[in-house]
Amino acid sequence: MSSNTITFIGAGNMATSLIGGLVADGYEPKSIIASDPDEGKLTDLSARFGIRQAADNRSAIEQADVVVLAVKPQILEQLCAEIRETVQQRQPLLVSIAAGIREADIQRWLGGDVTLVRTMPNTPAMLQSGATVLHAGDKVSTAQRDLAESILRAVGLTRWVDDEALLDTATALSGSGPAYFFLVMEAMEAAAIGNGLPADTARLLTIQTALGAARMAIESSDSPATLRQKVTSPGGTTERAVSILEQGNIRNLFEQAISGACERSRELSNMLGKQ
Ligand SMILES: NC(=O)C1=CN([C@@H]2O[C@H](COP(=O)(O)OP(=O)(O)OC[C@H]3O[C@@H](n4cnc5c(N)ncnc54)[C@H](O)[C@@H]3O)[C@@H](O)[C@H]2O)C=CC1
Ligand SMILES: O=C(O)[C@@H]1CCC=N1
Repeated sequence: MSSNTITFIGAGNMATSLIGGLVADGYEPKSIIASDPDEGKLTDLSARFGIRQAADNRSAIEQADVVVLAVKPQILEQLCAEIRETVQQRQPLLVSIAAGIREADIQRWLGGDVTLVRTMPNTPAMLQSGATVLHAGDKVSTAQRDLAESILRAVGLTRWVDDEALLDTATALSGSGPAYFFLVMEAMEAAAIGNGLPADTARLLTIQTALGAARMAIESSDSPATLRQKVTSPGGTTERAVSILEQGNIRNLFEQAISGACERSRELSNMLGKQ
């Protein structure tokens, strides 16, 4: 993988996380190129990670073996019109990270017959703790699948899905998921401050507890439900707290939230991908 030049079109939050994770994993910074109309972001990325900046999207693609499409879904069609000719000439492996934009639409916008892997990463990729779901159509060779996977595996866990529609669910679960945990942290921290803890202590205890719980969940053979039961002494404090959360219907709220995010991903597909 190390000899491949990877170009990022769009140097925003998610591209920064992926680049940071790749460089931390030992990927040669000079084999990574970023292109973005915001020159400040490019300068910042070069200074932080030693990667190369491109003058424009086309020249960035002309040097690339792999092109990561890392712009907002709303501007992907316009971007594809701009890069279509260069992509058709160069024929790099394309990796889209855009939420909700179907392969068929990207193919149409780029003039067809391009090699594309759709993925849904998440921002913990920055710390090589990402979770990425990938989908490839029939025309993508095993070697190209392996290449796409090797890039995302450098920044965390990878899983393939055969059904492209399941990317909507992955987007709602792991793509957006870090935000749900941050929201829970915000709420726990505020409640602890409300109950008298100094703000810095409340924040540290919240974050360390989240980290410890996540590590236990990943390293233990017990399920999250069993791990929760092991914290919950009969008649104790956890039982009271968990019962209040259950009465507030926390499970139903998560069901609604994740279904809502899935629905939004499908809406983006239908709204932005319409012919
Ligand atoms: N932020 C996240 O947690 C995740 C985001 N994604 C997907 O990643 C993509 C990017 O999202 P973010 O990084 O959050 O957005 P962002 O807004 O931080 O980054 C997008 C970047 O694209 C640049 N850009 C705009 N027009 C451009 C053009 N014509 N050519 C090149 N670059 C251009 C912008 O200047 C900006 O730096 C989206 O499609 C999103 O669905 C996927 C997984 C997680
Ligand atoms: O909120 C979004 O639309 C993007 C996709 C997953 C995470 N951020």
